[in-house]
Amino acid sequence: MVSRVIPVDVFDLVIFGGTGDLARRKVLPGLYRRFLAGQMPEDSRIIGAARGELTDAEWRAQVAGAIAEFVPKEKQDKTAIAGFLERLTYVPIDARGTTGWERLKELMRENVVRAFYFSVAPGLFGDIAQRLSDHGIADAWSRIVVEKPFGRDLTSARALNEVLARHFTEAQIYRIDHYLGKETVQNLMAVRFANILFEPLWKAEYIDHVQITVAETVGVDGRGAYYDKSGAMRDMVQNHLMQLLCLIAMEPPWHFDPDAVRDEKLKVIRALKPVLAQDIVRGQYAAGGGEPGYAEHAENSASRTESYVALKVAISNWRWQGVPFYLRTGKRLRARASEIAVTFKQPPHAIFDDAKGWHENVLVIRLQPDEGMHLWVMIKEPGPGGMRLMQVPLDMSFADALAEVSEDVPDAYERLIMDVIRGNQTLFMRGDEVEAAWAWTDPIIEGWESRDDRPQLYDPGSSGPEDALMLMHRDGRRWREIR
Ligand SMILES: NC(=O)C1=CN([C@@H]2O[C@H](COP(=O)(O)OP(=O)(O)OC[C@H]3O[C@@H](n4cnc5c(N)ncnc54)[C@H](OP(=O)(O)O)[C@@H]3O)[C@@H](O)[C@H]2O)C=CC1
Ligand SMILES: O=C1O[C@H](COP(=O)(O)O)[C@@H](O)[C@H](O)[C@H]1O
Repeated sequence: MVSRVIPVDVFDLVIFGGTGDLARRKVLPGLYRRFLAGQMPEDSRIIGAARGELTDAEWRAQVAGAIAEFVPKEKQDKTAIAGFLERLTYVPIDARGTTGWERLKELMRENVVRAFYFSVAPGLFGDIAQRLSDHGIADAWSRIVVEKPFGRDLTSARALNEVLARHFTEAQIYRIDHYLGKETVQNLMAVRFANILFEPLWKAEYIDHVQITVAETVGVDGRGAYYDKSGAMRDMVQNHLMQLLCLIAMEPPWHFDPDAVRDEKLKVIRALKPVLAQDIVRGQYAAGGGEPGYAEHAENSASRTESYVALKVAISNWRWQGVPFYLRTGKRLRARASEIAVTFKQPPHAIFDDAKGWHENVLVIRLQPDEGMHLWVMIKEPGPGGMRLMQVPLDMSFADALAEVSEDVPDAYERLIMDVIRGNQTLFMRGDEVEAAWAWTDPIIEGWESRDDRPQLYDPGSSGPEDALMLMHRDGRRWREIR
């Protein structure tokens, strides 16, 4: 077994919203797992900050509860948990008031990395940035981590970028998109840019179309208030699906370096054509299987917010001329399955008579749940049956490689937080990228609003609305099964 943990510098990480849902479910359990893996240097500290008047002991007890709930049992090591909890300090603080800021300042140490994680409602991002600056807490060593949603349209995203830029340089701002922290997403870049095999075929001449699917089985239970003002387009497409699209479509960056990668992603976003109304399908899950429908979850019976969206997207550049990218995402679907499927064109001339047995080559990049890559190729059906064709997958799943590594693969949040500490922005969105993504998304949403568009109802546990099937059928193509 090999340990591949890369050491990081000593750090102070302040989590604004340290008692909130995201901190409890993802950030703190993730940090514990990094501690367990030996990646948190001695003397590093985690400081929780929220309005609640808690003592250190009370916050530690809450964090212990979060670890018990959200870390797999086999990773719950009593000694390690005790050691981790000792690193935690809590400061009652009001992002909009004066409470707590002087105490936070006193706690800050010189010459260690300072990271401030804004795990609070987006309306507080500007207040926190302002107060960090006013109290002289943020110095050149400091970084801020900004959660999603980064605005709800171009205007608000611009305003937020401006507020943050008053106090921090772009090199200090880490805008999280947790999809970029997923293992397979990074593997996608390795497969594309560390092999000669794919690049010559990676263009309109050889690729028929690309499908990007992020299907969820969960509904919006408990998050209805946020989600109803957002919908799948803002919640998933503008950020996560857009990032996946960029990584598939971008030109090779000159180096695996934050700005080189982000420059190439930005070019893709700017090259996206406006989407026509007939190329978009919106859906909303109905009640079914004893579960309430979207409208009940959102506590808004008249809601027109989409919990599903499918669209056909085109990129206006040489490489992708005429290649459709079909994107879909939705809640309460048949299975939790996220994947990118790149379907190649037919060979120019068929020499085998078995036309029925023939299928296109497809590269499937599977993000979750069973991450890996499969390249579907044609072979001869084994046996004496003559020259019959069959499709088989070349399996590039990572299970074997992972078994060689002694510790678990960090989840997206763990990896991204450690990247913040290392000062590596490659997997974070730059301000201009986010704005360009909104500039493309805004007209789509404005179109729905101006037409008072109603999403089509779909059955929970299904593959989404009927019209989404038509989106591909009319082009003579089919969605891959969600499984
Ligand atoms: N939860 C999730 O799964 C995800 C969340 N996000 C984003 O993460 C952020 C946090 O979300 P989530 O954890 O769900 O939110 P919660 O409402 O669960 O938590 C909010 C946190 O902020 C604190 N807080 C609220 N007001 C103030 C204030 N004035 N000053 C200081 N602290 C304050 C709260 O504590 P107190 O009330 O005691 O002050 C609490 O700790 C949001 O931007 C959200 O969009 C992104 C992706 C997923
Ligand atoms: O950002 C979000 O992502 C989750 C899906 O993330 P995953 O890692 O579980 O695929 C989604 O449920 C949520 O609505 C959205 O805000």
